[in-house]
Amino acid sequence: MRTAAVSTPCPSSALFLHHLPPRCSRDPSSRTLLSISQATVQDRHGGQTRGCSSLGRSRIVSERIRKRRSNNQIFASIADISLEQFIENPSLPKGDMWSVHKFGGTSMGTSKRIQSVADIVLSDLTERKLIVVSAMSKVTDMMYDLVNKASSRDDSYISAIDNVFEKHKLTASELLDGEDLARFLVMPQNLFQTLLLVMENYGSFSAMQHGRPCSWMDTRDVLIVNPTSSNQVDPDYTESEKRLEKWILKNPADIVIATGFIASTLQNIPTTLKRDGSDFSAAILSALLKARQVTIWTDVDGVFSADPSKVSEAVILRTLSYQEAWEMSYFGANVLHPRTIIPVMKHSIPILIRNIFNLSAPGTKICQQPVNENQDRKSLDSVVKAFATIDNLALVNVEGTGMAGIPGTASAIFGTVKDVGANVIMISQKVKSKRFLQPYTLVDEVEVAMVRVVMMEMMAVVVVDDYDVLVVPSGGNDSIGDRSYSILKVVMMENKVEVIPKCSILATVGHKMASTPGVSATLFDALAKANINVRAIAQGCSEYNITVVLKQEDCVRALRAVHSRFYLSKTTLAMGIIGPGLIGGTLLDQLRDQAAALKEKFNIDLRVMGITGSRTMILSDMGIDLSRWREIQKEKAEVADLDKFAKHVNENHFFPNTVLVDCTADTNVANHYYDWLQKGIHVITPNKKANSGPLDRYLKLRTLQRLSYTHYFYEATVGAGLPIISSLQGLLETGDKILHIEGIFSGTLSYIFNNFKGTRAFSEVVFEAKEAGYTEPDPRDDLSGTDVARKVIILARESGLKLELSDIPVQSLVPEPLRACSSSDKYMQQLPNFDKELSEERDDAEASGEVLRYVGVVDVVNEKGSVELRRYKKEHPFAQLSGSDNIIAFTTTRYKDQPLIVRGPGAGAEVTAGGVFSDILRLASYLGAPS
Ligand SMILES: NC(=O)C1=CN([C@@H]2O[C@H](COP(=O)(O)OP(=O)(O)OC[C@H]3O[C@@H](n4cnc5c(N)ncnc54)[C@H](O)[C@@H]3O)[C@@H](O)[C@H]2O)C=CC1
Ligand SMILES: N[C@@H](CC=O)C(=O)O
Ligand code: NA
Repeated sequence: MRTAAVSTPCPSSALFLHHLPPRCSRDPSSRTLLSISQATVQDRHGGQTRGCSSLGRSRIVSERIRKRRSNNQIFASIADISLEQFIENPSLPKGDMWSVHKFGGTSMGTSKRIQSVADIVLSDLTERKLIVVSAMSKVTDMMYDLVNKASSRDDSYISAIDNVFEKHKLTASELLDGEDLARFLVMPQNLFQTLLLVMENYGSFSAMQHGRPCSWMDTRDVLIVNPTSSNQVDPDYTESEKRLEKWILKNPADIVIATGFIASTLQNIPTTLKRDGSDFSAAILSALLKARQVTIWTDVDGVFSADPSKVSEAVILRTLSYQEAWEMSYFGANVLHPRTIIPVMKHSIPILIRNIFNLSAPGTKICQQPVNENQDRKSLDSVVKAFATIDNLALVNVEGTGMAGIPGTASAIFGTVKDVGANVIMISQKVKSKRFLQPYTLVDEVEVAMVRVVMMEMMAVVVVDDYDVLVVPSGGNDSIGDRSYSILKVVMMENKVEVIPKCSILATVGHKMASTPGVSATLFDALAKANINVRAIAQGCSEYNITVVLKQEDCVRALRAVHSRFYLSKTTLAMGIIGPGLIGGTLLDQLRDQAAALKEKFNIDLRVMGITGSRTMILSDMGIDLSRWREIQKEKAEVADLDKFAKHVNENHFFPNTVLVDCTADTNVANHYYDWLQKGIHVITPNKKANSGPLDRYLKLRTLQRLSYTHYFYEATVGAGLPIISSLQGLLETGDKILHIEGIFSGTLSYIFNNFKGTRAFSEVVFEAKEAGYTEPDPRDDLSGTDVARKVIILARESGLKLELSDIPVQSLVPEPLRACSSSDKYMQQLPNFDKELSEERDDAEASGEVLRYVGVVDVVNEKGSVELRRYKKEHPFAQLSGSDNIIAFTTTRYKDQPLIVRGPGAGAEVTAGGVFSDILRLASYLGAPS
């Protein structure tokens, strides 16, 4: 593999030319021409540096190049066909159509990559190709650096030139050998002679190139541009077309290698197309040739639906319309420079973005009418294509009565913004009433920050009191620059100015958005559900985008929320599990077993980002491997810290929605719910402590839950997985009135009395219930009736009663002497000593054909509740239970004669964890998952 690379050291500060001449394959008979050429002419000091006009020199060089090239001219079979004929004559073989390919610096980074480019170019010779190439990667920066050095008379530019030369020499030695390399290496370190030699090489390599004619195009000969006021250039298409046609007539070839980035003015003064100009070169040349297609070869598989460094699930888009690509670029996505799209769009030439390192990827096609790649998906995700963000913005809000009806307000605002050199990215104006006008102006904060330097504390908080302006400096320094004051005054007049720094824009792009109902509703719903506050909104005039302004700290989360909602139709949920005991552990195992099916069937992506017990915790950035969570807990646990845990799960991940699942019985954990909900973290729990705790705290929590978009679900607090809470809520929400709730609410006590028969001892059955996992962490909570009382309170409050736990009279089954027991173990040990009392009561009931049942009652009509041991006839439904069954009877205005009864196992690991899991899925569906 051989390629020559030539750098052209320049004694003048102003002229730089960088050339990579042809690559020759190992087989000298099948040499390929690939040149990389880039020239920049910059002369900040009137063109005169060290005694020679750089512009003059370049013109001389150009002349010499032309002469040399025409000597070596190789004419192809199509020599006599003009450009117009190529384009217009349909009888010409398809192979006479041009396709344009642009290879960037990364593709030219090493000799190996240059070889790959050659292979790609030669892999398909069915059509004519114009290959636009950039400088080798980093060379443009090296060039800029040495130009800057030279123009500031810093002699180190000479060694900088050497570096450029060395870089190319090294590449050449890897690609060339024999005579070619020798010729390259002896090239004198003189720009002009070097260039001539390079040109000679081009000619000779062209001749040998696969039997296909190949020419090298110095685009300064054909691309003519006019400078614009904004330090950009506008292509002169008429003149360029004339010159290109002439050029092609003189240089007929199937493959043309063209320099990216450079052009000339109408006066033949070399210039550049500015940064990223090689893409622009390819676009202009495609338009001039009316090419079939232009391919931009790069190092990614195509255009992503969102920045993949922020959204791990971003996908490559198969197609984009020109408008979509333009909007994406405008809003900061690294797609193409917007100006690249304009020339090709005019002629409907598709742009293909492809990965030179992954030829199997089809890439992204940017074209007029994108084929509908989502035909099988009827949802909004095909309407919304992609998302882009811009950070470091300041939202300047100007508001006041003085603006209405007074001409020139907007002009004063924009004039001021222009004066400070800030770039306006978005504006929005709202007429509040006839007398109020409220334009928002979003400016680039980086630029404003620069202004701040000039204007001192301009960016501090601005407080307005009637007509007076008070600037409160942000940095503690209260000096106000005169200029800042006067500029502010211009804007202020009678208006109020507020600067909100650290903002970001999130743009949602899609060309069918304007014609599809529900897009903005879905967008804002996704943002609301991720608890994101929107500061300002604008819809692009093109209707291809909806733009929202948010706090910068919310931006990534917002991006993930909308991306997952629209594009992937996937509901992603970051979870933190607190208390991996019996229920928490079982839940983790159920999640492990069900996660894949949820993802596949329902598009729900659940990730456990942390698990914390009371002493240790484990955290993960992308989700804990649930097949090994117990081992990981042993190996990698750190000291538990609930605040750190909540922060990690909520902030340090790629998911927009967070839920904390409290599987403890701890009051302290429950006391955090309010704070979590306020932060937008959803809470799910089987822990009864919050809902049965102090009434004022409970009411505050439920009010917050109702007012916010955050959810708080607690189905498993009563009857474990049985639908008790949801049934009650359903009755109430549909207008039914609850009169009475009565039931066996304790799985433990149900089990005990279902099995406390014949001669069995009470303590023995209690032990079994504990072993079966029905009891509370401390079984005394069950036997004291407290657990049932909590459930009664939860249902009473749900029914609208304002009761405290202490309002419920409770009959305890804990023998008086054991109530002060220091631990549950001691209690269990001593329990057999007190079996006698309950055995007698049971025997007495049995003798009357009755059974003992521990029952809770909510008397809604009389606003009270009770918990007690009652006797029921053996035929009564409460006497028919088995295992840990709960039974709950709702008597309501609709279910008056026959109560609504829910019955089934009301305790135990699987059913309780299942109830918690089902709340998690309910949350996912509230967040947008398909139901
Ligand atoms: N077991 C059952 O059948 C049912 C249980 N529940 C409720 O489920 C919750 C859990 O019960 P179980 O799993 O049976 O209890 P458990 O005792 O097996 O598990 C509780 C876990 O929470 C941990 N923990 C305690 N305080 C903590 C803290 N501050 N931070 C982090 N972790 C802490 C403990 O170390 C333990 O691992 C309780 O609130 C219970 O009332 C609800 C319905 C049925
Ligand atoms: N210990 C409780 C568990 C459910 O809340 C019970 O026995 O019902
Ligand atoms: Na339940």
